[in-house]
Amino acid sequence: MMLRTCVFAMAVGLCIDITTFCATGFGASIPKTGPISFDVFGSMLRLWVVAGIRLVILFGVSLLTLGSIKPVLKRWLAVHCFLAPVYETGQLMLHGSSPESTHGSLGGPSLWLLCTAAAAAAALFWEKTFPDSSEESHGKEKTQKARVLFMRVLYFYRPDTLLLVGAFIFLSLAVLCEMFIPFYTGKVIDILASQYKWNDFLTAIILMGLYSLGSSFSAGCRGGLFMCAINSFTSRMKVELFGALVKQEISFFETIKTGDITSRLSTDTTKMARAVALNVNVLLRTLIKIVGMLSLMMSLSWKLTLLMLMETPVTGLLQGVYDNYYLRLTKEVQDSMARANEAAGETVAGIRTVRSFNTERSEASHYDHRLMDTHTLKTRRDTVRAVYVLLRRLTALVMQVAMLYYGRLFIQRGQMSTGNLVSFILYQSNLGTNIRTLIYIFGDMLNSVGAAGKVFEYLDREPQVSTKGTLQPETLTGHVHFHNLSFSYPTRQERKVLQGFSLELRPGQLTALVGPSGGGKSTCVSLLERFYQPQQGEILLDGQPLHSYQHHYLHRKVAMVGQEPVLFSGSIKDNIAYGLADCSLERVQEAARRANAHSFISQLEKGYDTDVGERGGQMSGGEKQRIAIARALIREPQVLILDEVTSALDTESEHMVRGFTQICPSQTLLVIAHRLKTIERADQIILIDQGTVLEQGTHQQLMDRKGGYYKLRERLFTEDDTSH
Ligand SMILES: Nc1ncnc2c1ncn2[C@@H]1O[C@H](COP(=O)(O)OP(=O)(O)OP(=O)(O)O)[C@@H](O)[C@H]1O
Repeated sequence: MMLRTCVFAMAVGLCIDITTFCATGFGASIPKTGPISFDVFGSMLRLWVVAGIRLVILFGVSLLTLGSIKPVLKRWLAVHCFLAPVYETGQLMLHGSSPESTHGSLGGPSLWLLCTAAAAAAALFWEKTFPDSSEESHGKEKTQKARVLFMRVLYFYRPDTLLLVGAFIFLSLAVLCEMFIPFYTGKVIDILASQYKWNDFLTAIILMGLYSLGSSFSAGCRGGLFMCAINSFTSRMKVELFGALVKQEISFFETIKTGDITSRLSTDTTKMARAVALNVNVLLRTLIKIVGMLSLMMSLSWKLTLLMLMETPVTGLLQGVYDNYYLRLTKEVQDSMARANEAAGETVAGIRTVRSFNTERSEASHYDHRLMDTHTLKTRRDTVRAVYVLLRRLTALVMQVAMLYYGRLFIQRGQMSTGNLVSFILYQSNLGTNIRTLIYIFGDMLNSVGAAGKVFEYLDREPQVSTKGTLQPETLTGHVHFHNLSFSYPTRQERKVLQGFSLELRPGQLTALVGPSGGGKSTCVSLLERFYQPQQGEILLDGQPLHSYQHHYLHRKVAMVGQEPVLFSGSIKDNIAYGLADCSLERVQEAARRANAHSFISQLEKGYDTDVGERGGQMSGGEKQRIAIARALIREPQVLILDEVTSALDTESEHMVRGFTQICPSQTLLVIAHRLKTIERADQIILIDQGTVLEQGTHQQLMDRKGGYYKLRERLFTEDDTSH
């Protein structure tokens, strides 16, 4: 019932509209020939007024029937009502009268139908390209965010203000000079076409030369200054970002892929630098050019200028649609290339595993598949580009033909000279390019600002494990107390790794953590190193919470040798003295002696200057661990943690670990060991399983108890025996 009323009311509305349209004589009321007269203007005015009245009627009917008018309907009604007067006015302006051929044999109803169909097509096209609804508000938000980000990038450019100001001055000069070249080209043609005056010709040629020279010189200076600003901004940004990244807590690096971080550092910082310097450069240059050229073109022929401007919405729409598709496809291509590179990188990094499992062929075909994906995406992207170029060229061609047609008409009527037409056409082709650039640059700027958003996201991120403690007592005994800890890893919050965990580590004592794999031993160490923050309970160091200690102080006093010690490329000396400025060779050697590393280092050809290779690749597992122990000992820590350190050491070094109590008599020693033999003499042994302390005592006490420790030991010894 409701729908029927609506359809009926809309039909009535359209009937009223078509009647008004025909009654006012659209397409018949304007004199077809003759100069523009008062009558013509009167008729024009009537057409516009009638269009307004029709719009009000149609709006009224729509409101009454539908209750509210959707934006798409509003656009359609507006175009539907105003298309005819716009068309008539355009014709009038170009021809000075409404030529007979304008509507041909089209009568009132046919013209009305044509306008309706054209308006519907335009509204549909608009709706498809720039949809409204929820996306509209999202788009607004995005633009607003982009603006804020853009201002922040600009703010970071402060140190390069001088360079940028210089660049903008040269930019304006270059554009201004460039703009006058077509103007003087036209002038020269006019001089040549008329009665030739040598002086005029020479002046025009000299001026043209000067403008060309000025434009080239300024463009060169502008480019140089902009590049300087971009490079200095990028380096500054990279340093800041890197500083912010290394401050983040460990779980941050577990959740974010390394590729993401490196791409922020390398690609996004450069992109955001370009967002301001290059894009603003192009934007300003294009804007100045467009305004300048438009005013020069208006002075040459305002009618042709209006005609030419009709191309802009078409180009804009075309560019908008293309940018959307092209950017999306480009991103897909980049992702797919990253996947292919990742596959190649993984294979090369794990070449030993690949060789031993004989998977060279399957890895190659895996890489091939990834490359094929990239290839398909690239082909699609290039096809989109080809279609776009074709359409763009076609639009430009149509405009060029129209321009030449009307140009000839105006020259015949004496409304412009041949030189003017040449200048105009030179400007027109240039203007088209500039308008396209302007539209593209807006999109690109949003994109670059998007990259800035990602960089700022990391830059603003507050590490979840704070490093803002201030405590730095002169003396520290190293008494550690794990107090009722509960912890789960941020990446696996549902699984409790430690639960109600309490433990005391005393200075001058060796404490050993033992237990089945996955029990939570390394987790205790990670918490003591403040890699993570426990969800419940706290760790006290000399009675003070761990987080209240100053970051550098804490990591000097609590040193650790991890399960897989990481060395950095550089000499052995640099690795041992890692993080300590001005550390003498004697100190390094002393630490190496205590770590039982001196003898093997001395046997190396370059001694302490031997390069350890990337990630210590040129050292054996045991050598790496001894260097890592020396690196820890040189800091003279009060709490020393050795995580699984015995696993890669030879028997001699195992003795050294057992002798740690002599090397560090007053320090707190914490050892995680699988070879239970090495910790028999420990002052206390803690058996950990499923995140809780199961047993605690000396070796003898635990053996007498015949509990978990006893069984673990039995099992390990049986395994050892069977393996021999
Ligand atoms: N970074 C991490 N993110 C999520 N879960 C982790 C992480 N590190 C360890 N775990 C999990 O926490 C539990 C305890 O691990 P932990 O490394 O502390 O055990 P462990 O007793 O040291 O074992 P092992 O003797 O094999 O080294 C395991 O189940 C492990 O899978």
